[in-house]
Amino acid sequence: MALEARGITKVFPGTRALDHISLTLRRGEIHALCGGNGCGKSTLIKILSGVLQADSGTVLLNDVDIDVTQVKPAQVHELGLRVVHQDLAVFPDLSIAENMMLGSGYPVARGRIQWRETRRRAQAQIDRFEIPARPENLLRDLPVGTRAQVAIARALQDVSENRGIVILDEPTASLPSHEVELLLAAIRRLAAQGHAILFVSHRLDEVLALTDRVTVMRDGRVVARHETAKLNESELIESILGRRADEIGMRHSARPLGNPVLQTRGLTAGPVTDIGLEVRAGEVVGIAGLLGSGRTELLRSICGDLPKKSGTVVVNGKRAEFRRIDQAIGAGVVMIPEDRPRGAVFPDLPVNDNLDVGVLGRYWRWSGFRNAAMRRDDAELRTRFRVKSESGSVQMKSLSGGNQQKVIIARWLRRDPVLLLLDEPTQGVDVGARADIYTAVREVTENGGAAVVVASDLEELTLNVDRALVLRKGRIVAEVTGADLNVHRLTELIYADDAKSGDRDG
Ligand SMILES: Nc1ncnc2c1ncn2[C@@H]1O[C@H](COP(=O)(O)OP(=O)(O)OP(=O)(O)O)[C@@H](O)[C@H]1O
Repeated sequence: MALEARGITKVFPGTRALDHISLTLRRGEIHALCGGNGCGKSTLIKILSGVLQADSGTVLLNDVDIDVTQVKPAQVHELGLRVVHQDLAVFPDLSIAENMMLGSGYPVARGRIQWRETRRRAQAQIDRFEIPARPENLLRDLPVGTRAQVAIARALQDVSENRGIVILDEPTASLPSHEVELLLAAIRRLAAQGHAILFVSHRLDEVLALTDRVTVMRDGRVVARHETAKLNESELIESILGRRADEIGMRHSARPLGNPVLQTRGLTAGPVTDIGLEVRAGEVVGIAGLLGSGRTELLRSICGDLPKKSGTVVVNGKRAEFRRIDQAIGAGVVMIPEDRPRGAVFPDLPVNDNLDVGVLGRYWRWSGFRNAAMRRDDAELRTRFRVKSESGSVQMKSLSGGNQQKVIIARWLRRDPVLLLLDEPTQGVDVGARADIYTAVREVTENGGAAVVVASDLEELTLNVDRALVLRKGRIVAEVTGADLNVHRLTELIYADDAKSGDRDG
């Protein structure tokens, strides 16, 4: 056994986050930890990694007994445990090479940092993990998916064979399928070398494809343990949600489409080149493409967050010359960004205040501010999106990652947008909430709105959009609908001339 945890319990004011959790991890095993948003996965990981102390319980790490009520990160690090958290903990203003060396220590000779050696070592990790970037690239200039790859490479760079206990907390949350495959292959190699891997993911296809065993948590308890080989997807979904899997179906448009809500002609901005796009009322259009293909920039250029070089954007028949994002919001065009911590969350404010951003004006009447009505609406939204929080007045940062994402989505959907631009909307979100989010998107489109969704998870895309466009090097190179709208076909199109050009990211 690499890890044996027994009876781990942790209570926060008002929440029993962990209630007698037991978990074992064998050498050479890839073990999935699954569960809905807020079930306690992150809390357990924090305790195992010594960042947070448990109230009670025991942990053996490589046969060494740890006092979980006093444990510190240095102690578990020493025993070979490594974690990559979903917030990545990379330094955005430093280069890849510097981020790597902050994990392992800089090479120094005669009191000086050896920059050439620093770059060489970073390049070796970049090659090993096939990261589409160079050692000198700053992390903030990279897409979130690439940052995740750097974080993983940094954590694993000094883990020696047969000793590591590696906890990967949603490592693939924003990676496109091609990158995911490479990463999963790397994880399999680590397990084959005798490391023990705890793989935490909401992507159930990866859990099924990669892992040997699955432990499922719900409301702070272990509710099931499975041998992955004997498990299918619906059993896993039911185990996680405690409700039937067939509630989570396909959501395609049932009605004929209406007038165009969004039209672009010759739209050129940043890497995005000559985009002609038409999205009609009632329609959800997906954008598929590799990291760096211009997916995010396309959304940003539509809502005025990225200056246009040329071309036109028309919303509901009117020329839209958005130069700032607030002008777009005023016209009912809402973009929900990929990078939640940077763009959309107020961590120290209450959950309700995070929901209320931008709608306060609605609650003013001649008689005064209708606080009770606003709070009622907040409560209704929290219920509808199944936001797991003790109340609306707790700080946003006390919510689990997935629940924060649900709050952001709810915030923007309550403004009745006409055009929704969603960048990786289900990052860190559990299988049930993913369905809730797309149902809410469908409500917008059924009411005459339209949506454009960027998602790396191609299965999610095919299940939820009516039509998908494939972006390569800033250009739309294909469109798929109907029977062609499947993962296999999209993958083919995304990588179509990749092998020939050898240029993955454009
Ligand atoms: N510092 C804290 N103070 C109060 N409550 C907390 C704190 N941290 C976590 N919680 C609560 O503990 C519960 C478990 O949260 P945790 O972050 O472990 O969930 P999770 O399973 O990792 O969810 P997700 O999949 O959304 O990341 C939640 O109800 C959360 O609101």
